[in-house]
Amino acid sequence: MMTNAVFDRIKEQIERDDVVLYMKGTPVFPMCGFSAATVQVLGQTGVKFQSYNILEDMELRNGLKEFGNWPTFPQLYVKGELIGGCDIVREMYETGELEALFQEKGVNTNAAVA
Ligand SMILES: N[C@@H](CCC(=O)N[C@@H](CS)C(=O)NCC(=O)O)C(=O)O
Repeated sequence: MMTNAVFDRIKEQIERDDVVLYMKGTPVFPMCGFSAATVQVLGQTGVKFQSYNILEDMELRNGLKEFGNWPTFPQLYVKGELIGGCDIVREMYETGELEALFQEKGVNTNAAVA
């Protein structure tokens, strides 16, 4: 059973940083191709993002699936809102929607990876 504690933790995390990536591994050492591809796309946009390695935190891993009703990783949150996983992020980047979203939400795209 999922406790409210993990939901509270997720809410704090997605409110603390404008762009949050829940992934397998870290941006420097991704542990899955989908996470690696998403890090690469975010890097291309120049956006500053916070990441959390869900492989090190089973409670967070399970909590996120329920919180966002999204069963896989990576999961990208922008300003507290779930955008999607690797396929969606990649597609949005290709169509220009991702950068448009960052602009619309006032997210800084001139910074190095956090
Ligand atoms: N189509 C997905 C691919 C991601 C995916 O299939 N992730 C799997 C394997 S890495 C996953 O997170 N499974 C659930 C888990 O490992 O907890 C996307 O666009 O993000």
